[in-house]
Amino acid sequence: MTEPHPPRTTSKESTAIAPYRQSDAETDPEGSGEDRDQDRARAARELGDALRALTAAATSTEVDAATLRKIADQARDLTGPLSAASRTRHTAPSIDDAKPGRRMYNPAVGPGNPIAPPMRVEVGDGVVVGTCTLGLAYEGPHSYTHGGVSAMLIDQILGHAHAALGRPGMTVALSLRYRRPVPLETPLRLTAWVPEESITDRRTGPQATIATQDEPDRVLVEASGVFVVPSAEQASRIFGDSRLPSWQRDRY
Ligand SMILES: CCCCCCCCCCCCCCCC(=O)SCCNC(=O)CCNC(=O)[C@H](O)C(C)(C)COP(=O)(O)OP(=O)(O)OC[C@H]1O[C@@H](n2cnc3c(N)ncnc32)[C@H](O)[C@@H]1OP(=O)(O)O
Repeated sequence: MTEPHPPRTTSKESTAIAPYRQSDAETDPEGSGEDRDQDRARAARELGDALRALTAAATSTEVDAATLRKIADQARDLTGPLSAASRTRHTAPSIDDAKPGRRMYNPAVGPGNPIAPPMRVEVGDGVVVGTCTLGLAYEGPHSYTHGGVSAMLIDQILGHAHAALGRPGMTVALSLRYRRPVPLETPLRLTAWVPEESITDRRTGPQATIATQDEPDRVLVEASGVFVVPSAEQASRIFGDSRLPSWQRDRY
């Protein structure tokens, strides 16, 4: 059976992806220059890292019940101070930043979100590459990645490939083929690209694969998606006119 492969270099099929580096924002939340709250962004990343370590410990521990209950009490005590100032679902995080495209709490790439691995994304010349290593918190079949987690990472990397053409869009269709199990605790490489023939005014059909970094040509998961840039009317209906900051409304 033929393995699906992304273009290795800029090719006729993929030149529409501009070689800009949207990913720096996702992976370097401190940003630079005009960042309005660099220290808070750094602190949010530190908290994300600490909670990821806690989650990793909590999903691999074999300590006794008394210890589990003691830790649960301590963890509950942490929630109060964090909730002293909160946003709602209609308000963007104050440390998100449009200019570098930073989404601090995105569940796939946001360094401040403890459920994000987080995947690092590099936008190259015609190909978008994501890297991450998944721990036991992401386990589906014993010692392998949950299929829904693979789908989330795929959706994200496909979205970056679509967005690299200029305008972020929304997934309207996603299709995955799980060829081989995706191992935990193994550096992974996700690759996405947009075939030129799949591009219309509002829509693209990006494709992606998951492989290990050691064997990038051995495809574990292959996927294709359809991404649509919502019309102004659709964006207004979905996101509203006033509750999100203008930079976020303007992204669609
Ligand atoms: C410079 C920038 C830097 C940015 C730097 C940051 C990067 C940032 C990366 C973010 C990466 C996030 C990646 C996660 C992305 C999500 O997770 S998005 C969340 C999941 N998706 C959703 O919730 C979408 C829900 N769907 C909807 O709300 C509606 O379907 C939409 C999107 C408003 C579209 O409305 P609709 O009425 O369904 O579609 P409609 O307008 O009739 O058709 C639109 C086009 O899509 C086509 N279409 C619709 N459905 C399908 C389908 N199932 N199959 C094929 N085609 C279809 C139609 O044929 C039509 O095509 P055209 O005829 O225009 O060529």
